[in-house]
Amino acid sequence: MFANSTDLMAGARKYSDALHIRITDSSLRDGSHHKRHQFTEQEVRDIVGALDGAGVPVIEVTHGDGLGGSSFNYGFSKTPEQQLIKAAVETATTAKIAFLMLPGLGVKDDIRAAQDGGAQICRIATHCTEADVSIQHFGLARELGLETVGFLMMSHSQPPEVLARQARIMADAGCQCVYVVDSAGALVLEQVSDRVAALKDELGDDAQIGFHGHENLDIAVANSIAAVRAGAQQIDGSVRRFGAGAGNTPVEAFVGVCDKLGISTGVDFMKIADAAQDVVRPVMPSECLVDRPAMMMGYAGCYSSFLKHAEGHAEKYGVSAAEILLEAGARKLVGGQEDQLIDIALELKKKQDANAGV
Ligand SMILES: CC[C@H](O)CC(=O)C(=O)O
Ligand SMILES: [Mn+2]
Repeated sequence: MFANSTDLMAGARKYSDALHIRITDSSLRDGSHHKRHQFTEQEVRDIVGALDGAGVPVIEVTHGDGLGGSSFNYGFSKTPEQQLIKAAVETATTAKIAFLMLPGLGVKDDIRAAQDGGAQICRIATHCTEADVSIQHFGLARELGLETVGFLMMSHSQPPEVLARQARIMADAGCQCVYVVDSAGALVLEQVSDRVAALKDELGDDAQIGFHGHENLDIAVANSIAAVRAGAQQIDGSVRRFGAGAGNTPVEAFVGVCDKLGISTGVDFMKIADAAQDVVRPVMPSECLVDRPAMMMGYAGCYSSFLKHAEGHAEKYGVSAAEILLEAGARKLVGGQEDQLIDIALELKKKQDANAGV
């Protein structure tokens, strides 16, 4: 059994009068989906410099699908992710650099390489019913002296008590903070706080709780506040929402809301607002929008990174991307099953042709 999360609370004590939470910016990892994994080293340096200057304490840098994600299936990175991690580490003055890995896509040597490159926080993501595949990776990360975070992806698809049992598996394996991950942007207010509260009841002081939101139903900031009020100590966001699909909780707006509610983040609102406008936006290929397909994805509870695939198949087969996503949500598809979107598109086309008498 590993030490509890007391060491992670050290940073919180200096803000003892106020509720303090730690923000992790994911724009250089979740935003990689939106950028089709085409970050350059200079873009990483620019964004890390701006976020670090604004006081963002943790910055995640990896291929959108985590270490080892650069592939034919998930999209090749323009720049090797280990090179981007090193560039981020060299640029940051106070921020810690985190990386994500999905067991099976990445392997243990990828974790070792990221640690050699100077990353300090290892985030392991599994589908929210498969926490046991993360056990050996948390063990290795702790042996290497890395701080650990666990991601229970697609948390909307399971009730609080199931998530809590999965969180226990991660915590016992050495995970110091388990995240409720709203991959599809499908959770709404109490659905977030109920899940966070269940994890808190289960884990007590054994691990912190985090929340990772997506903006599909336009309430990621409110959901993140609900998470904090239910006891989450770590919150993810992406400056300018730069993330998969509709994007993530916008860090700059979240910091502003926290300031108004007396929740301390250590991030300077004016500086992060400038970073969002002047540094991050120019790197984004387009704004992350709550458009019809993105909203459908949240409504249907469908995986965030499916959006670009669904749009591509919709265009190719002349069917509706929104309908592809609704069907994918109904089938409860998970990350890794992107190929099934093609089947759905073909079935929709068949129906469409039959209706038109083709
Ligand atoms: C494929 C990994 C995924 O993008 C992790 C994540 O950010 C999420 O599930 O929301
Ligand atoms: Mn995400």
